[in-house]
Amino acid sequence: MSTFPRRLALLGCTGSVGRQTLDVVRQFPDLFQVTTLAARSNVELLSQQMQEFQPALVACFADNVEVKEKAHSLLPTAILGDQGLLAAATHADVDIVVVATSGLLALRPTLAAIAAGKTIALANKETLVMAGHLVMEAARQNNVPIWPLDSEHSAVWQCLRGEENKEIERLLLTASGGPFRTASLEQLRTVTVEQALAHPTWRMGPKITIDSATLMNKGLEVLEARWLFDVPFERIEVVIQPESIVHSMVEFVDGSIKMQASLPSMHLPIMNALAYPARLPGLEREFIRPLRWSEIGKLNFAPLEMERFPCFRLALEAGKRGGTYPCALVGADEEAVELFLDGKIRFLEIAELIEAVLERHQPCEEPDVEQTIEVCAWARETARSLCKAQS
Ligand SMILES: NC(=O)C1=CN([C@@H]2O[C@H](COP(=O)(O)OP(=O)(O)OC[C@H]3O[C@@H](n4cnc5c(N)ncnc54)[C@H](OP(=O)(O)O)[C@@H]3O)[C@@H](O)[C@H]2O)C=CC1
Ligand SMILES: CC(=O)[C@@H](O)[C@H](O)COP(=O)(O)O
Ligand SMILES: [Mn+2]
Repeated sequence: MSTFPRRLALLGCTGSVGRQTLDVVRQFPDLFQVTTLAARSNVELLSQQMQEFQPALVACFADNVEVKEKAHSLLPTAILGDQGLLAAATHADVDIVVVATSGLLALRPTLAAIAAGKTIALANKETLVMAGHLVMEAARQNNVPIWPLDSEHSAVWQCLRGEENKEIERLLLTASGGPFRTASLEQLRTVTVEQALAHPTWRMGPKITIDSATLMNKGLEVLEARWLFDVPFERIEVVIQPESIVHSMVEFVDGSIKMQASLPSMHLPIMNALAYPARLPGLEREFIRPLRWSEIGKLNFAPLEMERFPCFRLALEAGKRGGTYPCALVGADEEAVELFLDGKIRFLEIAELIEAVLERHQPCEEPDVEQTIEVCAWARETARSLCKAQS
C-alpha cells in the first residue's frame, strides 16, 4: 500500500496503544483518517474521540449493564456487543486495521479483517501467540501484510529492511527486565500489585505491564517473532537492556549486527507501521524526542535469568511443544494476571498457576479457530477453579 490518506480501523482506541495511535493521527491529519473506532468500557473517552474524529462507525463491547446504559445515552449510534468489533474491522472504507485491543478477543476480528483484504497493524501479541499458524496462513492466502506495532518486532522489521531472511543468523529481542529486574526470589514473594504495575521505562495497560514484570511478555514476544519473521526458536535470543533504548537487533550470517534504537515511545513503532514504507518527520514536528548518545553515556546489557522468571520458561516450552499449548498458555496467563490484579493470588503464584494449567492440558495439533478459542476458555476456567480450590 503506497497511497495516502490511509483509512484506519482502530480496535482498542481508548487504551494505551489506541490513544497513542490517535496522537499520530492528530499530528498527520492529511495522511490518516479514522473510519472506525472500537473499545470495551470507557464510554466517556470513546464519546470524546467520536466527536473529535467523526468516524463512520463506533463499536463498544459493553459487556456489563452499567456500561451498556452509559453507551445508550452517550453513544446512541454505536454497535454494542462482539459484532461491533467485527463490523469495525471489516468496514468497506478501511485500509489498515490497528489491532490494539488487550487480550484474547482480537483473533476473530483480525481473521475477518484479513479475509476482507485489510492490512493489519498488529499490537495485540496474544493473537499470533495462540493462532500464528492460522493468522499467517490467512494473510498469505489473502496477500495481506501484517505490520508489527510491538516495539521489539518493529525494531526487527526495521533492521530487516533491504535484507534477505535467509541471511539472518539470529534475532536478539531486548527486554527491560521489568520492575523486578534486580529483585531476589525472596523479595519476589511479597511484591505488591502497585510495585508490579510500576514499569521502569514504559507506560502501558495493566495486562502487558504485569506480563513485563513476570517476563511472560518477553516469552510471548519470542513466540510472536517466530511467526512474524519465520525464524525458529533456536535462533531467537533475549537480552536484558534495562534502558529500553535498543529495541531489538538482528545478527546476520556475516557476523554483522543491526539494531534499532530510540528513546522509549510507542509513537515511533506506530508511525512506522501506519506510514510504511515511508518515515514520517516526527523529530521535525517535535513529536518524538531525539536520542543523543552523548547524553545517554552508556547502555547496559545482561543475560536473562530464567530461575527468577519462570513465566519466560513456560512460554518458551509452550511454544516449542506447539499445538494448543500456546493457547492454553495465553488463556491461563490472562486469568492469572486478572487474579493477581484482583489481589486473589501473589506474584509468584502467577507462574505456578499457569504451570498447573499447562500440566493438565490435553493438546491437539493444528487447532482451528473454534478449538483455539475453546482451549483458551478451558485454560481460563481451569486457572480459576485451581485458584478457588487453593483458597
Ligand atoms: N501499551 C503498549 O505500549 C504495548 C501494547 N502491546 C499490546 O497491545 C495490546 C493493547 O495493549 P494496551 O494498549 O497496553 O492495553 P490497554 O489495556 O491500555 O487497552 C486495551 C484496549 O482494548 C479495549 N478492549 C479490551 N477488550 C475489548 C473488547 N472485547 N472489545 C473492544 N475493545 C476492547 C479497551 O477498551 P476500554 O478501555 O474501553 O475498556 C482498550 O481500548 C495488548 O495486546 C498488548 O500486549 C504491545 C506492545 C506495546
Ligand atoms: C513497548 C513494548 O513493546 C512492550 O512490549 C515492552 O517491550 C515491555 O517491556 P519489557 O521489555 O519490560 O517486556
Ligand atoms: Mn514489546
